[in-house]
Amino acid sequence: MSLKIALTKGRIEEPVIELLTAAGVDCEPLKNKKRKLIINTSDGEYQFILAKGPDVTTYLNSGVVDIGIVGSDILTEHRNEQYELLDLGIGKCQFVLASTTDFEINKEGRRVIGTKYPLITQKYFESLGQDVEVIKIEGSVELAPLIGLADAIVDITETGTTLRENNLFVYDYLDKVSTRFVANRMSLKQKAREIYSLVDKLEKVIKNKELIK
Ligand SMILES: Nc1ncnc2c1ncn2[C@@H]1O[C@H](COP(=O)(O)OP(=O)(O)OP(=O)(O)O)[C@@H](O)[C@H]1O
Ligand SMILES: O=P(O)(O)OC[C@H]1O[C@H](OP(=O)(O)OP(=O)(O)O)[C@H](O)[C@@H]1O
Repeated sequence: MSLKIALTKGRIEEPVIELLTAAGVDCEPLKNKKRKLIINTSDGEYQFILAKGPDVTTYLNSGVVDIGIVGSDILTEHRNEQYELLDLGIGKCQFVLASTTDFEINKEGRRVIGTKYPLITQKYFESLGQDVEVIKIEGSVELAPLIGLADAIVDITETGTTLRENNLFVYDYLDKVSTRFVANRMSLKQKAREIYSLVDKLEKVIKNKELIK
């Protein structure tokens, strides 16, 4: 029985493939996939499904895949009832509250916050005891305070380049983010041997990487 793995498309794809290759998974078909979305390894051990992060959680929760490889940002924002087995230590970034120089974090009045992550943003401001209006934005979130749509943004940053180049400043640091290896609850019972065998191999690779650092 092959393991079905939903892998988040985009920036974490390459480092995940590197990690899986180091763990002994035959990733050649994945590297040569072109526009294919379902890729089987030649040994028949794994089937990879390439999807957007939020859809990875949908597939996991519905049980159509055994494993999801997805950012903790997505797991926090979307419903996730499955088992997080590993932190892969890649796709590292952090949530921040950012805005232009004139933003005041504790000002009176209801502020407008732009974000791709409305739930995380709402919870953050609730924890501060502040009532804000949250506007969902799909991308280039940094635009929101610059063009007058929002007073500030909650977004992820890695190098800080996007914030810097758009003259935005960090007003607070929220949760750190990294890529997680998550298993569907049923699969963990039905395919325990296959899943834990892959987890063991990945764990060794991650530990070695940390030792080399
Ligand atoms: N700047 C970043 N640095 C490191 N990891 C990031 C960064 N931005 C996002 N990530 C992580 O990578 C995952 C995938 O992000 P990616 O930008 O590839 O997809 P996306 O958010 O769907 O954007 P797009 O619509 O541009 O494809 C995110 O869920 C997050 O965990
Ligand atoms: O700190 P940095 O290294 O500059 O990275 C931060 C940027 O990366 C992400 O955007 P992404 O590239 O996914 O584009 P998008 O906002 O259009 O989705 C994030 O939303 C920031 O805009």
